Amino acid sequence: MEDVIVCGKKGILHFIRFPTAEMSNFLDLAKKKGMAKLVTTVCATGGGAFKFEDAFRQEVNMRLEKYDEFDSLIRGMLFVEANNPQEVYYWADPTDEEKCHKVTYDFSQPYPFIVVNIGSGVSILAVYGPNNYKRISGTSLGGGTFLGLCCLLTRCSTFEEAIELAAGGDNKKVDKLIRDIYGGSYERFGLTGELVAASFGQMISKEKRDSVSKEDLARATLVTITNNIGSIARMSALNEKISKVVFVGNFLRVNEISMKLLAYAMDYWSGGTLKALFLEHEVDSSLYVLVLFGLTLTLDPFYAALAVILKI
Ligand SMILES: Nc1ncnc2c1ncn2[C@@H]1O[C@H](COP(=O)(O)OP(=O)(O)O)[C@@H](O)[C@H]1O
Ligand SMILES: CC(C)(COP(=O)(O)O)[C@@H](O)C(=O)NCCC(=O)O
Repeated sequence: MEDVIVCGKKGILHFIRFPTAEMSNFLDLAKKKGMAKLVTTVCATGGGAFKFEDAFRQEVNMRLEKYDEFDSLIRGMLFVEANNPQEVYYWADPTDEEKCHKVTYDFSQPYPFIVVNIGSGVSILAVYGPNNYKRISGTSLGGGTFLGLCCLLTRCSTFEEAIELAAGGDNKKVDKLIRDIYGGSYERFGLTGELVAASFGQMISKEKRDSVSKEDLARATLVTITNNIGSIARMSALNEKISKVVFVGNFLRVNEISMKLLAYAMDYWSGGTLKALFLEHEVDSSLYVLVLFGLTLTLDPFYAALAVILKI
Protein backbone atom coordinates (compact mmCIF):
# COMPACT_ATOMS: atom_id res chain seq x y z
CA MET A 1 0.00 0.00 0.00
CA GLU A 2 1.43 3.36 -0.99
CA ASP A 3 1.45 6.69 0.85
CA VAL A 4 0.28 5.30 4.17
CA ILE A 5 0.76 7.53 7.19
CA VAL A 6 1.80 5.71 10.35
CA CYS A 7 2.83 7.61 13.48
CA GLY A 8 3.13 10.80 11.44
CA LYS A 9 5.45 9.22 8.87
CA LYS A 10 4.47 8.57 5.27
CA GLY A 11 5.62 5.48 3.41
CA ILE A 12 4.83 2.26 1.61
CA LEU A 13 3.56 -0.74 3.54
CA HIS A 14 5.06 -4.01 2.32
CA PHE A 15 3.49 -7.31 3.27
CA ILE A 16 5.51 -10.50 3.31
CA ARG A 17 3.85 -13.89 3.80
CA PHE A 18 5.23 -17.31 4.57
CA PRO A 19 3.61 -20.54 5.76
CA THR A 20 3.63 -20.92 9.54
CA ALA A 21 5.06 -24.39 8.98
CA GLU A 22 8.27 -22.52 8.04
CA MET A 23 8.43 -20.74 11.37
CA SER A 24 11.60 -22.51 12.51
CA ASN A 25 13.34 -21.42 9.29
CA PHE A 26 12.12 -17.88 9.89
CA LEU A 27 13.51 -17.96 13.43
CA ASP A 28 16.86 -19.27 12.13
CA LEU A 29 16.99 -16.44 9.62
CA ALA A 30 15.98 -13.89 12.26
CA LYS A 31 18.80 -15.21 14.45
CA LYS A 32 21.38 -15.06 11.64
CA LYS A 33 20.35 -11.53 10.63
CA GLY A 34 20.52 -10.34 14.24
CA MET A 35 16.93 -9.18 14.31
CA ALA A 36 16.92 -9.14 18.09
CA LYS A 37 19.46 -6.31 17.94
CA LEU A 38 16.98 -4.22 15.94
CA VAL A 39 13.90 -4.90 17.99
CA THR A 40 13.15 -6.66 21.28
CA THR A 41 9.35 -6.65 21.20
CA VAL A 42 7.26 -7.77 18.25
CA CYS A 43 3.52 -7.15 18.06
CA ALA A 44 1.75 -10.36 17.15
CA THR A 45 -1.76 -11.66 16.59
CA GLY A 46 -3.49 -14.95 15.71
CA GLY A 47 -3.27 -18.27 17.52
CA GLY A 48 0.44 -18.49 16.75
CA ALA A 49 1.11 -15.46 18.93
CA PHE A 50 0.42 -17.85 21.79
CA LYS A 51 1.79 -21.01 20.20
CA PHE A 52 5.15 -19.56 19.19
CA GLU A 53 5.66 -17.25 22.17
CA ASP A 54 8.24 -19.49 23.87
CA ALA A 55 10.10 -20.21 20.61
CA PHE A 56 10.49 -16.48 19.96
CA ARG A 57 11.82 -15.86 23.45
CA GLN A 58 14.19 -18.81 23.41
CA GLU A 59 15.44 -18.60 19.81
CA VAL A 60 15.73 -14.87 19.17
CA ASN A 61 15.17 -13.34 22.58
CA MET A 62 12.12 -11.45 21.35
CA ARG A 63 9.00 -10.78 23.37
CA LEU A 64 5.66 -11.10 21.57
CA GLU A 65 3.18 -8.34 22.44
CA LYS A 66 -0.11 -10.12 21.79
CA TYR A 67 -3.24 -8.55 20.28
CA ASP A 68 -6.55 -10.30 19.85
CA GLU A 69 -7.03 -11.37 16.22
CA PHE A 70 -10.61 -10.11 15.86
CA ASP A 71 -9.90 -6.71 17.49
CA SER A 72 -6.99 -6.42 15.09
CA LEU A 73 -8.98 -7.63 12.10
CA ILE A 74 -11.72 -5.03 12.54
CA ARG A 75 -9.40 -2.15 13.35
CA GLY A 76 -7.25 -3.26 10.44
CA MET A 77 -10.14 -3.30 8.01
CA LEU A 78 -11.17 0.20 9.04
CA PHE A 79 -7.55 1.35 8.80
CA VAL A 80 -7.12 0.05 5.25
CA GLU A 81 -10.47 1.47 4.19
CA ALA A 82 -9.60 4.88 5.62
CA ASN A 83 -6.33 4.83 3.67
CA ASN A 84 -7.81 3.64 0.42
CA PRO A 85 -11.23 4.86 -0.70
CA GLN A 86 -11.18 2.12 -3.38
CA GLU A 87 -10.64 -0.64 -0.82
CA VAL A 88 -14.15 -2.07 -0.58
CA TYR A 89 -15.87 -3.44 -3.68
CA TYR A 90 -18.56 -5.81 -4.87
CA TRP A 91 -18.91 -8.00 -7.95
CA ALA A 92 -21.54 -6.83 -10.44
CA ASP A 93 -23.09 -9.48 -12.74
CA PRO A 94 -21.20 -12.29 -10.95
CA THR A 95 -22.61 -15.12 -13.08
CA ASP A 96 -21.83 -13.57 -16.45
CA GLU A 97 -18.16 -14.20 -17.34
CA GLU A 98 -18.21 -11.39 -19.94
CA LYS A 99 -20.06 -8.76 -17.95
CA CYS A 100 -18.78 -9.57 -14.46
CA HIS A 101 -16.72 -6.73 -13.01
CA LYS A 102 -15.65 -5.15 -9.72
CA VAL A 103 -17.40 -2.00 -8.53
CA THR A 104 -16.02 0.21 -5.74
CA TYR A 105 -18.39 0.40 -2.76
CA ASP A 106 -18.70 3.51 -0.60
CA PHE A 107 -17.93 2.18 2.88
CA SER A 108 -17.62 5.60 4.54
CA GLN A 109 -20.72 4.89 6.68
CA PRO A 110 -19.86 1.28 7.52
CA TYR A 111 -22.01 0.41 10.57
CA PRO A 112 -23.51 -2.04 11.12
CA PHE A 113 -21.77 -4.69 9.04
CA ILE A 114 -20.99 -8.41 9.17
CA VAL A 115 -17.45 -9.75 8.76
CA VAL A 116 -16.98 -13.30 7.53
CA ASN A 117 -13.36 -14.25 8.14
CA ILE A 118 -12.54 -17.29 6.02
CA GLY A 119 -9.25 -18.64 7.31
CA SER A 120 -8.60 -22.25 8.25
CA GLY A 121 -12.03 -22.18 9.85
CA VAL A 122 -14.67 -19.46 9.59
CA SER A 123 -15.67 -16.82 12.13
CA ILE A 124 -18.60 -14.49 11.68
CA LEU A 125 -18.70 -11.16 13.50
CA ALA A 126 -21.37 -8.47 13.72
CA VAL A 127 -19.77 -5.02 13.94
CA TYR A 128 -21.84 -2.12 15.33
CA GLY A 129 -19.12 0.47 15.94
CA PRO A 130 -15.31 0.85 16.06
CA ASN A 131 -15.13 -0.86 19.46
CA ASN A 132 -18.42 -2.66 19.46
CA TYR A 133 -18.65 -6.09 17.89
CA LYS A 134 -19.55 -9.68 18.75
CA ARG A 135 -18.76 -13.09 17.31
CA ILE A 136 -22.15 -14.35 16.21
CA SER A 137 -21.33 -17.58 14.41
CA GLY A 138 -18.69 -19.76 12.84
CA THR A 139 -18.07 -23.03 11.10
CA SER A 140 -15.25 -25.52 11.06
CA LEU A 141 -15.80 -25.98 7.32
CA GLY A 142 -13.45 -23.31 6.02
CA GLY A 143 -10.35 -22.73 3.91
CA GLY A 144 -8.48 -25.49 5.72
CA THR A 145 -11.28 -27.92 4.93
CA PHE A 146 -11.21 -26.98 1.25
CA LEU A 147 -7.46 -27.46 1.02
CA GLY A 148 -7.45 -30.64 3.13
CA LEU A 149 -10.22 -32.31 1.15
CA CYS A 150 -8.74 -31.20 -2.15
CA CYS A 151 -5.35 -32.66 -1.25
CA LEU A 152 -7.05 -35.96 -0.36
CA LEU A 153 -9.25 -36.10 -3.45
CA THR A 154 -6.85 -34.84 -6.11
CA ARG A 155 -3.40 -35.44 -4.59
CA CYS A 156 -2.59 -31.77 -5.13
CA SER A 157 -0.27 -30.23 -2.57
CA THR A 158 -0.70 -26.46 -2.61
CA PHE A 159 -3.57 -24.00 -2.41
CA GLU A 160 -2.58 -22.47 -5.75
CA GLU A 161 -2.67 -25.92 -7.39
CA ALA A 162 -6.07 -26.65 -5.85
CA ILE A 163 -7.52 -23.40 -7.18
CA GLU A 164 -6.01 -23.99 -10.62
CA LEU A 165 -7.57 -27.46 -10.75
CA ALA A 166 -10.92 -26.04 -9.63
CA ALA A 167 -10.79 -23.40 -12.36
CA GLY A 168 -10.68 -26.15 -14.99
CA GLY A 169 -13.38 -28.35 -13.47
CA ASP A 170 -17.17 -28.72 -13.49
CA ASN A 171 -18.96 -29.34 -10.20
CA LYS A 172 -22.11 -30.41 -12.05
CA LYS A 173 -20.41 -33.74 -12.80
CA VAL A 174 -19.99 -34.33 -9.06
CA ASP A 175 -22.94 -32.63 -7.40
CA LYS A 176 -26.57 -33.65 -7.73
CA LEU A 177 -28.56 -30.70 -9.06
CA ILE A 178 -32.24 -29.87 -8.60
CA ARG A 179 -32.73 -30.87 -12.25
CA ASP A 180 -31.13 -34.29 -11.60
CA ILE A 181 -33.92 -34.87 -9.09
CA TYR A 182 -36.87 -32.97 -10.59
CA GLY A 183 -35.94 -33.09 -14.27
CA GLY A 184 -36.11 -29.26 -14.17
CA SER A 185 -36.84 -26.57 -11.58
CA TYR A 186 -38.75 -27.07 -8.35
CA GLU A 187 -40.95 -24.12 -9.27
CA ARG A 188 -43.12 -24.01 -6.17
CA PHE A 189 -40.18 -23.02 -3.97
CA GLY A 190 -38.23 -21.05 -6.56
CA LEU A 191 -35.45 -23.64 -6.84
CA THR A 192 -34.03 -23.49 -10.36
CA GLY A 193 -32.85 -26.69 -12.02
CA GLU A 194 -29.20 -25.53 -12.03
CA LEU A 195 -28.93 -25.19 -8.24
CA VAL A 196 -27.05 -27.82 -6.27
CA ALA A 197 -29.49 -30.10 -4.43
CA ALA A 198 -26.86 -32.40 -2.88
CA SER A 199 -23.14 -31.61 -2.89
CA PHE A 200 -21.16 -34.63 -4.15
CA GLY A 201 -24.54 -36.36 -4.64
CA GLN A 202 -23.53 -37.97 -7.95
CA MET A 203 -20.58 -39.72 -6.36
CA ILE A 204 -22.77 -42.51 -5.01
CA SER A 205 -22.67 -43.99 -8.52
CA LYS A 206 -19.53 -45.99 -9.40
CA GLU A 207 -19.92 -45.12 -13.06
CA LYS A 208 -19.98 -41.40 -12.28
CA ARG A 209 -17.07 -41.76 -9.86
CA ASP A 210 -15.03 -43.41 -12.59
CA SER A 211 -15.73 -40.61 -15.04
CA VAL A 212 -14.95 -37.52 -12.94
CA SER A 213 -11.65 -35.72 -13.23
CA LYS A 214 -9.43 -34.21 -10.51
CA GLU A 215 -10.53 -30.83 -11.82
CA ASP A 216 -14.23 -31.66 -11.33
CA LEU A 217 -13.55 -32.88 -7.77
CA ALA A 218 -11.57 -29.75 -6.92
CA ARG A 219 -14.34 -27.53 -8.31
CA ALA A 220 -17.02 -29.42 -6.39
CA THR A 221 -15.01 -29.12 -3.17
CA LEU A 222 -14.61 -25.38 -3.69
CA VAL A 223 -18.30 -24.90 -4.51
CA THR A 224 -19.41 -27.02 -1.53
CA ILE A 225 -17.31 -25.14 1.00
CA THR A 226 -18.10 -21.73 -0.50
CA ASN A 227 -21.86 -22.29 -0.69
CA ASN A 228 -21.95 -23.55 2.87
CA ILE A 229 -20.10 -20.46 4.10
CA GLY A 230 -22.43 -18.25 2.03
CA SER A 231 -25.45 -19.94 3.53
CA ILE A 232 -24.27 -19.51 7.15
CA ALA A 233 -23.24 -15.91 6.43
CA ARG A 234 -26.67 -15.16 4.98
CA MET A 235 -28.53 -16.63 7.94
CA SER A 236 -26.27 -14.74 10.35
CA ALA A 237 -26.87 -11.45 8.51
CA LEU A 238 -30.64 -11.99 8.44
CA ASN A 239 -30.67 -12.86 12.17
CA GLU A 240 -28.83 -9.65 12.99
CA LYS A 241 -30.84 -7.63 10.43
CA ILE A 242 -27.62 -6.39 8.81
CA SER A 243 -27.37 -6.02 5.03
CA LYS A 244 -23.62 -5.46 4.44
CA VAL A 245 -21.49 -8.60 4.58
CA VAL A 246 -17.72 -8.23 4.17
CA PHE A 247 -15.85 -11.42 3.27
CA VAL A 248 -12.14 -11.53 4.20
CA GLY A 249 -9.39 -14.10 4.82
CA ASN A 250 -6.76 -15.89 2.80
CA PHE A 251 -9.23 -18.43 1.42
CA LEU A 252 -10.25 -15.68 -1.01
CA ARG A 253 -6.65 -15.15 -2.18
CA VAL A 254 -6.32 -15.85 -5.92
CA ASN A 255 -9.84 -17.23 -5.65
CA GLU A 256 -12.23 -15.24 -7.81
CA ILE A 257 -14.41 -18.33 -8.23
CA SER A 258 -15.46 -18.23 -4.56
CA MET A 259 -15.88 -14.45 -4.50
CA LYS A 260 -18.22 -14.54 -7.48
CA LEU A 261 -20.12 -17.51 -6.06
CA LEU A 262 -20.58 -15.72 -2.74
CA ALA A 263 -21.67 -12.55 -4.54
CA TYR A 264 -24.25 -14.50 -6.55
CA ALA A 265 -25.46 -16.68 -3.65
CA MET A 266 -25.91 -13.76 -1.24
CA ASP A 267 -27.88 -11.83 -3.82
CA TYR A 268 -29.96 -14.77 -5.08
CA TRP A 269 -30.91 -16.30 -1.73
CA SER A 270 -31.66 -12.96 -0.07
CA GLY A 271 -33.73 -11.68 -2.97
CA GLY A 272 -31.25 -8.81 -3.42
CA THR A 273 -31.41 -7.55 0.18
CA LEU A 274 -27.85 -8.56 1.16
CA LYS A 275 -24.65 -7.23 -0.37
CA ALA A 276 -21.45 -9.30 -0.46
CA LEU A 277 -18.44 -7.00 -0.14
CA PHE A 278 -14.74 -7.72 -0.54
CA LEU A 279 -11.46 -5.93 0.16
CA GLU A 280 -8.74 -5.19 -2.37
CA HIS A 281 -6.15 -6.15 0.24
CA GLU A 282 -8.09 -9.20 1.33
CA VAL A 283 -5.12 -10.97 2.86
CA ASP A 284 -5.31 -11.11 6.61
CA SER A 285 -6.36 -7.67 7.69
CA SER A 286 -5.31 -8.38 11.24
CA LEU A 287 -1.86 -7.51 10.04
CA TYR A 288 -2.63 -3.94 9.20
CA VAL A 289 -3.48 -2.53 12.55
CA LEU A 290 -0.38 -3.92 14.14
CA VAL A 291 1.79 -2.10 11.70
CA LEU A 292 0.91 0.98 13.68
CA PHE A 293 3.28 -0.36 16.29
CA GLY A 294 6.18 -0.99 13.91
CA LEU A 295 7.41 -4.50 13.24
CA THR A 296 4.52 -6.92 13.35
CA LEU A 297 3.66 -10.56 12.92
CA THR A 298 0.44 -12.40 12.21
CA LEU A 299 0.82 -15.95 13.44
CA ASP A 300 -2.05 -17.97 12.08
CA PRO A 301 -2.13 -21.73 11.39
CA PHE A 302 -1.40 -21.46 7.69
CA TYR A 303 0.28 -18.16 7.35
CA ALA A 304 2.69 -16.03 9.20
CA ALA A 305 2.88 -12.53 7.85
CA LEU A 306 5.56 -10.02 8.50
CA ALA A 307 5.01 -6.33 7.93
CA VAL A 308 7.83 -3.85 7.92
CA ILE A 309 7.66 -0.20 7.09
CA LEU A 310 10.29 0.42 4.46
CA LYS A 311 10.81 3.77 2.73
CA ILE A 312 9.61 6.03 5.53
N1 LIG B 1 -0.37 -20.27 -0.17
C1 LIG B 1 -1.32 -20.77 0.66
N2 LIG B 1 -1.01 -21.82 1.46
C2 LIG B 1 -1.94 -22.33 2.29
N3 LIG B 1 -3.21 -21.88 2.36
C3 LIG B 1 -3.56 -20.84 1.59
C4 LIG B 1 -2.64 -20.22 0.71
N4 LIG B 1 -3.25 -19.18 0.09
C5 LIG B 1 -4.52 -19.17 0.53
N5 LIG B 1 -4.73 -20.17 1.42
C6 LIG B 1 -6.04 -20.44 2.06
O1 LIG B 1 -6.09 -19.64 3.19
C7 LIG B 1 -6.52 -20.41 4.32
C8 LIG B 1 -5.93 -19.81 5.56
O2 LIG B 1 -6.41 -18.49 5.65
P1 LIG B 1 -5.87 -17.43 6.70
O3 LIG B 1 -6.69 -16.20 6.57
O4 LIG B 1 -4.39 -17.29 6.55
O5 LIG B 1 -6.29 -18.16 8.02
P2 LIG B 1 -5.53 -18.62 9.31
O6 LIG B 1 -5.81 -17.46 10.21
O7 LIG B 1 -6.23 -19.85 9.76
O8 LIG B 1 -4.10 -18.82 8.94
C9 LIG B 1 -6.07 -21.82 4.00
O9 LIG B 1 -6.85 -22.75 4.68
C10 LIG B 1 -6.26 -21.88 2.51
O10 LIG B 1 -7.59 -22.23 2.17
C1 LIG C 1 -10.66 -20.85 15.90
C2 LIG C 1 -10.70 -19.77 14.85
C3 LIG C 1 -11.22 -18.49 15.46
C4 LIG C 1 -9.25 -19.54 14.38
O1 LIG C 1 -9.25 -18.61 13.29
P1 LIG C 1 -8.52 -18.99 11.88
O2 LIG C 1 -7.08 -19.27 12.20
O3 LIG C 1 -9.20 -20.21 11.32
O4 LIG C 1 -8.70 -17.79 11.01
C5 LIG C 1 -11.57 -20.21 13.63
O5 LIG C 1 -10.99 -21.28 13.00
C6 LIG C 1 -13.02 -20.55 13.96
O6 LIG C 1 -13.79 -19.72 14.37
N1 LIG C 1 -13.41 -21.81 13.69
C7 LIG C 1 -14.79 -22.23 13.70
C8 LIG C 1 -15.23 -22.78 15.01
C9 LIG C 1 -16.75 -22.98 15.00
O7 LIG C 1 -17.46 -21.97 15.18
O8 LIG C 1 -17.20 -24.08 14.75
